[in-house]
Amino acid sequence: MAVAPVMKPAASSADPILKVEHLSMRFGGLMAINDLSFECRRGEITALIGPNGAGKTTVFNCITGFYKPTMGMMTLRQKAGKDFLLERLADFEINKRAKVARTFQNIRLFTGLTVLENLLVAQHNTLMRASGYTILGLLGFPAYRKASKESIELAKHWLEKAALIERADDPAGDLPYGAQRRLEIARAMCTGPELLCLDEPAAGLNPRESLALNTLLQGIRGETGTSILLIEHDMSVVMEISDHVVVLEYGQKISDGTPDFVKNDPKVIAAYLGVEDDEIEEVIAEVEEVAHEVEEGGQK
Ligand SMILES: Nc1ncnc2c1ncn2[C@@H]1O[C@H](COP(=O)(O)OP(=O)(O)OP(=O)(O)O)[C@@H](O)[C@H]1O
Repeated sequence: MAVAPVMKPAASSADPILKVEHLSMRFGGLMAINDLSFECRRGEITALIGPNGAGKTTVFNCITGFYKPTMGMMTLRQKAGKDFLLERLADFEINKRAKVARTFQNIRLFTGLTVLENLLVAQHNTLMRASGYTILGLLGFPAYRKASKESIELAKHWLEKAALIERADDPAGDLPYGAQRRLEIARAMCTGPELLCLDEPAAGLNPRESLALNTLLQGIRGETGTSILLIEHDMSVVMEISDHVVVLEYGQKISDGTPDFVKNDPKVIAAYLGVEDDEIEEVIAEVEEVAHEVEEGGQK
């Protein structure tokens, strides 16, 4: 007997870490995002999906401060209860004060530095604060020595989680592609984010690398409680690791719910097949007919 998918209500989170409300972004005559509202729940993995040009990267760029939205509010509530209105902060403040970290579609590592050095550079701010911003601080302050030791421990912790500890002393540029992606995520985790935004983390990965990525992300969710928001085209990754999926088309939300819910939502199927709204019923009927024929053929 088929088991009905468990559907969670999409927008009734008791503890959202991020609330996006009525977000719009206009580029000249193009409305890239149009009155978009959704939430990311604390400690969960939320995926933002949609066909090419749907506006996913633009939403990311608004959340992380690369773009100032034309309209709308984005409220990040930290664990301790402090709220940050992201649209009012500069990108470095979103990172430093609101504790939102991000990775990019194209990898941005310091390729000439070692894997370990990349993780230590990410903790530069913490180390500088501990030094009191003086040379004497660097040389003598116990606070700096303690922070320096802690930074190395944290870097080692994330190298282990990302399955990179064996490569700690190799130049980051020498790592295979999938390992560089995990290093970027480990580097972001060294900054202690409350929300980690990942732009297509599985792009270009082979199945083995994709599995290692899933393990890392599920470990982050399970062990640190860091909330994750990701854009992803690879549906196997989205369906396997997401708790919650938001689907965009032409800058608007067309579906919002559990992976099982959105996977079976006629509007999502139609968007990915590229059909008009009034053809949805027809397409669903055709899809069901084909599925039925395949099932009957298998039983013969
Ligand atoms: N800086 C910009 N200036 C003008 N138009 C832009 C800019 N950035 C994005 N756009 C346009 O906004 C729309 C949404 O683009 P966006 O990159 O956000 O979509 P996407 O869903 O991330 O697409 P993809 O999956 O292909 O990466 C597109 O029509 C794009 O051309």
